[in-house]
Amino acid sequence: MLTIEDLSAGYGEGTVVNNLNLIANQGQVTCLIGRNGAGKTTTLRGIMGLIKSSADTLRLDETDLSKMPTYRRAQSGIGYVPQGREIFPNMTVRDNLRIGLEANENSQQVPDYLFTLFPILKQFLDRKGGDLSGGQQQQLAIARALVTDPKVLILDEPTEGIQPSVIQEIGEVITELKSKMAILIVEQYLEFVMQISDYCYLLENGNITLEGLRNEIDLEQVKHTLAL
Ligand SMILES: Nc1ncnc2c1ncn2[C@@H]1O[C@H](COP(=O)(O)OP(=O)(O)OP(=O)(O)O)[C@@H](O)[C@H]1O
Repeated sequence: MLTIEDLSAGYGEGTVVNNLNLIANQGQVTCLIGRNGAGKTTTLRGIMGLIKSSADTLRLDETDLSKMPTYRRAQSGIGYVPQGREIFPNMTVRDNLRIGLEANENSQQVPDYLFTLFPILKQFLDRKGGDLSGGQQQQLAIARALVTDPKVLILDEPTEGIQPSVIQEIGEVITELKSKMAILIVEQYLEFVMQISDYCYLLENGNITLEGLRNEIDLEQVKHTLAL
């Protein structure tokens, strides 16, 4: 379980995200929804320690992450798939996956189950990352984050720029993974959120303004905020 209390994060002198409280439970998909510029990516960068941030509590199960540098947060069990995927275009699929192993010294080998989840990666192991389609790159980025067997998987807009059939596949993978870990997803594609999430938080101008179970949240308010 990822527990966040009073997280603030920003750039330079200013804060973008203010006193954010969020829990991502094992066995659930938790979604942070918000329109462009709401502060979703900033929240995730704060959780990862990639930008200036502070929190009263930032805990993964019993481990306090709040004072750790980014690499230690990853080693402690966070798998992070950044916006834009950030795979290495000139490296093969195999080597991209091996890079993921370096986030955790206890992991020596890419687990086989990843190739059952993403058969296309097995087929393209020797292909360069940059030669994959956007959807295949997203699958590679997710697989790379999973090689270390994280306790929480964090995904930043996994549907961005991806065709509907692959979005569907990614949704199925996420649903399959949630029994093993907590999953936190940042999204603004509401249909996808409503398909896969268990619990939702709505972010507006760096503040959580609404939260609730997927089936109980006020969808009209969410749509209004997303300007849908
Ligand atoms: N590197 C940066 N330096 C300064 N300000 C930034 C930086 N990155 C983002 N911001 C600002 O922080 C605010 C929130 O941006 P953020 O990327 O977190 O939003 P978002 O909800 O993820 O939006 P999007 O869906 O467009 O990715 C915006 O006003 C943005 O201009």
